[in-house]
Amino acid sequence: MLATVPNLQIAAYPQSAHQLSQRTVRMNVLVVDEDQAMRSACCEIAVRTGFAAQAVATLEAAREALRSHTVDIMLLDLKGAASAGLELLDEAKRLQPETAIIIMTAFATVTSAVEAMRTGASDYLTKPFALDELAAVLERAAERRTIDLASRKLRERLRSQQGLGNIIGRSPEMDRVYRILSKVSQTSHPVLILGESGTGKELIAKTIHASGPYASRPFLPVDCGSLVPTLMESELFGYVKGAFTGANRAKDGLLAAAEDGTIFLDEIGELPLDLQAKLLRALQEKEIRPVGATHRIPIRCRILAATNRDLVAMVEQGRFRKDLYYRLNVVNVRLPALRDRKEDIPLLAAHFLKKNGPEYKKDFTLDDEALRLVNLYPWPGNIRELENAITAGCSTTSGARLQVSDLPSPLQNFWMHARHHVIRPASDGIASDLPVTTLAELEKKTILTTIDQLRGDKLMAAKLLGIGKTTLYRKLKEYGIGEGAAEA
Ligand SMILES: Nc1ncnc2c1ncn2[C@@H]1O[C@H](COP(=O)(O)OP(=O)(O)OP(=O)(O)O)[C@@H](O)[C@H]1O
Repeated sequence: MLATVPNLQIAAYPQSAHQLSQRTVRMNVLVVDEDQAMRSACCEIAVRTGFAAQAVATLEAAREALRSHTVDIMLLDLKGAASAGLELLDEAKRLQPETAIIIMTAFATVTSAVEAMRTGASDYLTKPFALDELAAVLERAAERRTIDLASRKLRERLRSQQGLGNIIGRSPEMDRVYRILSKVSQTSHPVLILGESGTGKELIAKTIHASGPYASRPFLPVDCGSLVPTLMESELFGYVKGAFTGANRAKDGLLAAAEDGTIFLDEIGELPLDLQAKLLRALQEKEIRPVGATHRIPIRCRILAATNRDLVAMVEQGRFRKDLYYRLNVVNVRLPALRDRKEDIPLLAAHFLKKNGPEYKKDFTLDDEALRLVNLYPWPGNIRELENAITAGCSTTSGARLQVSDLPSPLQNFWMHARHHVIRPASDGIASDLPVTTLAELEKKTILTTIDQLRGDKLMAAKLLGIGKTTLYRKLKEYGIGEGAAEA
């Protein structure tokens, strides 16, 4: 029979060495209960489960404790004055918003517990409870808190440095990606990363792996589109000696080699249907059968997959297995196209300019026109295209200030087109740094070119342009061109 609190048979409760070793930093538990026996029982269980514990008898003392040191988990008895207890809960949320609060309550006050959960308690225990129930609730709270702390740290790093590692971007679209990343990094669920080519799917996969608890284990990318199906099968599942001609010795597949690491299945939409079935079985059963083998071997790895294809459409067309889609799509991250987060372009351009600096021993920049061009270009190849364009520019330019003429020809062609075809009135509120030809500029150019072509004959020019002589002179004056200077 399980011992219950306050029946103090706690010596029977086994210490969880595994749980202790998982938590590197000792968390502080604060027990708030009027009942002396209950306080010491809870403290002892907490200590045996690997926490540091402190107990107080009054709400005031609890307040003091919350003000003076970090409380990771608070076990709060709601028995006496439930409303005062709820006030403390409120205050704890203000003083230490991250504290996990577990409510202890007798049956009679279950409604208060429900109320407490509504105001932010994370769990509750109904008295009398079993000792291992208390330990399990504490463990759960500790796990949640560890995840919350890690997610917050990651989010802060992402925010403060314009990215994590090499992920650059501070647009709202990337903020959304970061929020998902900070959550999924701490779990081992499969994640499906969606986005156009060059949007950074592999970079995101590496980041999920590197921010997770198994960062020191291998990250193994597999390009599902680049190998013929038979090679892909032996790459993923391995083979035994003699499985096929040339198999002179057995080889482990990547799924077995990952050992707690991450397999990144890039271009998963390209995986043939028979391999999809085999992969699904491997994920469901957590074991694989190498090619030519009769035995199965267990696998322990996290699966991340990416595609630029529309998997839902592929499922509808029968080209992608629905069950595998659901297995991989436990969480998905959709990466925005670069044209949909234009505010990140200057940051990314600066990042790539800096990245190229050491090789050429130069402090690269873009001149104004080149900067306008990179801001306006639609980047169909996304970040990879931007990176390549800047890298190419750095290798071409003679100085350190890249000009439009240093950039690849699609960009130059786009620029020529933009300059000559985009025309806007000057006063439409569009930022003046857009490479548009304003109507005023176009008009000036037309007037001056016409006068020039007529060798300075303004009367003829006015006739040809369909404007009066006075208007022509007024315009010339506006351009700062006086009598006789129209030839300029
Ligand atoms: N947010 C970012 N910040 C900085 N560099 C990035 C970012 N996203 C992508 N890159 C860089 O752009 C290049 C392309 O990224 P990546 O290979 O991850 O894209 P992808 O979506 O996997 O492409 P594909 O679908 O073609 O495989 C890489 O060099 C990567 O480092």
